[in-house]
Amino acid sequence: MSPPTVLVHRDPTVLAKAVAARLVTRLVDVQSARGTGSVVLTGGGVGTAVLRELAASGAREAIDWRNLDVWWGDERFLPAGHPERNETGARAALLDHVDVDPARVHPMPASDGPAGNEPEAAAEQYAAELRAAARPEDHGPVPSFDVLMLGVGPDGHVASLFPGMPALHDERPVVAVRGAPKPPPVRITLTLPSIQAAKEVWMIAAGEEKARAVRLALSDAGPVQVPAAGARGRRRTLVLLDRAAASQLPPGIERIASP
Ligand SMILES: O=C(O)[C@H](O)[C@@H](O)[C@H](O)[C@H](O)COP(=O)(O)O
Repeated sequence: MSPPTVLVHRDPTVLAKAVAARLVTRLVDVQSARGTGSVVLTGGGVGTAVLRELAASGAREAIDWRNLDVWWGDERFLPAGHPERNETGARAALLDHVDVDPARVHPMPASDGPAGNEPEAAAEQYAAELRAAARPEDHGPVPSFDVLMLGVGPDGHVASLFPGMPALHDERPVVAVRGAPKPPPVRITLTLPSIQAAKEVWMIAAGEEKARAVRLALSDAGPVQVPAAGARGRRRTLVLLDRAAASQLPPGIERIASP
């Protein structure tokens, strides 16, 4: 697992623009090397702002959208099209505006989908979809995603992995979560082993209320107490922050990217 590199941008707007630009560069690099790429999206304020900035950027044309697999790190278990689903937000912010191949967009199942209103069955269905997409060189039950983005909650959660909850002890690639402290209570999430299968993990956070969680994510806290401390990529872990989210870091840990 790759130790984190911390980059600090001036404010949430510059942060979202910079992450969108970074995503273009990264996907162009992997697609030019391999012809295809994969990205895992996150819900939440900053994650969605990044998608909006990407949709607004002329550089988005550089991405070969039809040769991109789009996955989600977690989902709120609600009916299809529900405004609170992470999928709904991502489609409105970006996916409805670019030429993605619908067969390569992989939303997590909805509560009114074919798996029925059973989040455990829905999690298994998503795990099967990931398994089918994994290639021998991935050496595991999920693809080694090129980029996996994560928001960070004030309690240190990432995806729908909340502190102390059983999902953090689960070795299955995707699990159902019941009783999440952030509404809605029923969710589906990748587990830490699936997150750690990604080549690059980018944690993105903005705002003073995230400062403590970010400090703990970079400490030697255990992932059961601070799930963000377990979010690490195989080759690269980036922690992309605005100044407020970086305000409790020990001096010298971060690189100032946009003073
Ligand atoms: O369901 C969700 O909301 C997300 O998947 C969750 O993990 C989110 O990314 C963080 O809670 C940060 O959210 P904000 O950026 O909105 O604070």
